Amino acid sequence: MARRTMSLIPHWSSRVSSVELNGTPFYFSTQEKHRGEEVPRVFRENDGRCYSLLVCSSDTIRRAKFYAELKDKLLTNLSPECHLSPMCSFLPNIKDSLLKGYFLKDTSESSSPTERLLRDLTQRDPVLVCSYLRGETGGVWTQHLWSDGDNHTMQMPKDYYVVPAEAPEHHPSTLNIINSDVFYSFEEAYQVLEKCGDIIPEARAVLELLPSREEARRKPDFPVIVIEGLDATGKTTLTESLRDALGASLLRSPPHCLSPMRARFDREPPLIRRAFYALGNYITAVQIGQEGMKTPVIVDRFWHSTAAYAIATAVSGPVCNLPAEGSEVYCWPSDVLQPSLVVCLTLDPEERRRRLRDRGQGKTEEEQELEHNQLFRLKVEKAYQRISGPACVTVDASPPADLVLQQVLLLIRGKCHL
Ligand SMILES: Nc1ncnc2c1ncn2[C@@H]1O[C@H](COP(=O)(O)OP(=O)(O)O)[C@@H](O)[C@H]1O
Ligand SMILES: Nc1ccn([C@@H]2O[C@H](COP(=O)(O)OP(=O)(O)O)[C@@H](O)[C@H]2O)c(=O)n1
Repeated sequence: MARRTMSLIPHWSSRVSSVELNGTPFYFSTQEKHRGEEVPRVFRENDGRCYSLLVCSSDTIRRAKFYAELKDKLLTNLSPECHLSPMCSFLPNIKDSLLKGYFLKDTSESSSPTERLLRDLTQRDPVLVCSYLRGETGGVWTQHLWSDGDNHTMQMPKDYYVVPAEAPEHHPSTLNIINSDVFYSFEEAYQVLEKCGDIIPEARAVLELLPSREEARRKPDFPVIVIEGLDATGKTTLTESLRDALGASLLRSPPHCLSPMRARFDREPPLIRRAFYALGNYITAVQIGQEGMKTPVIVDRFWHSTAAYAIATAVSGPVCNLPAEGSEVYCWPSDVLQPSLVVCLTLDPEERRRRLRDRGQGKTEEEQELEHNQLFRLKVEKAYQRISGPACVTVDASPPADLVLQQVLLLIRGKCHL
């Protein structure tokens, strides 16, 4: 921990922090001299003590696992007078510089229990703690970075004042998407599961099922048509009808052989969970390569789903926080087979809710969240539309099933000459 802390310090004063209060981010940074700037919003009207906790470790698995546990750990052990807000720290426009954590306001009588807990964390866990102190006059706040030793504050080379900062051009949650949420090569996703082998036995089982890279890239003779869309938009209904109408093979991602491991990975933090789904696409790609030598292939979800859900989860806040159209995060990986056509089914939210209700099946937690969280749904749909190479063709799935089928058959005939 100490080495990681020290390696951050050279850039420490260039970092910007963001604290989310009721879903709105407030930014502050630090500087050596105070030039009469106003007090950053998160410190205003504040009688309590403030702390920040940032999870940082060069071990990405440890970092992801610890961050996933941190909130529960804090809520269980802190007094009810402590208020937690999500926060992050980043170097503006510097990829992979995002550190995630929590901002803590403590209005309890004594600082001792909170500080004891934070001190324990700095000694045992990959976490960087700062406390914030209000100056005598009340108008100026300073930041104190804790070391991982006993009760040592002030490891900073100098005193730093906290001052308000501008909102960055790109939302900070977009900085770490590549290879933390979305994987663009077999190797990157493979390495994540390989590192998890000791703590997640299912990861080893997945690795044993994986093909070689070359196998996953084999281009089939027949067309490959992927059907995408949110849950209950009619993918299963349509893909089964297409299979029958075209005499095609029907495949899905994640493939059936990964079904026994899926629930376990759905409980893991994004890094591990997304690597699992990414690798599922490579297994499906091999199956496509084999089946596509004999018949056309229909695929129920593929890389669009893996990337769109991952991006929508990683990016907090409104749709405008998503990386802009044309961003490299939407680029199809060069080592995943490119389908001949990708169709994305869309449905108005009310009709989709009705279909979900009628179906009455168990849903993944994420799909339940989609139902409740309109913003998340919009972000998934927008991300679907921005993915390029191949892009998806949007089809309105609200007409009766046979009409949707006819429309998609027309698209297939036009694009794939079937
Ligand atoms: N075009 C359609 N019109 C009306 N209901 C539909 C249509 N397509 C599918 N459904 C119904 O909506 C529900 C969800 O469809 P399903 O194919 O399982 O979606 P998905 O595979 O995308 O989750 C099912 O009960 C299905 O019978
Ligand atoms: N190729 C895929 C398929 C699913 N997924 C994930 O799996 C979830 C949806 O899968 P699902 O099996 O519930 O979808 P349906 O088959 O019910 O439409 C999404 O929330 C994605 O996070 C993925 O990442 N990549």
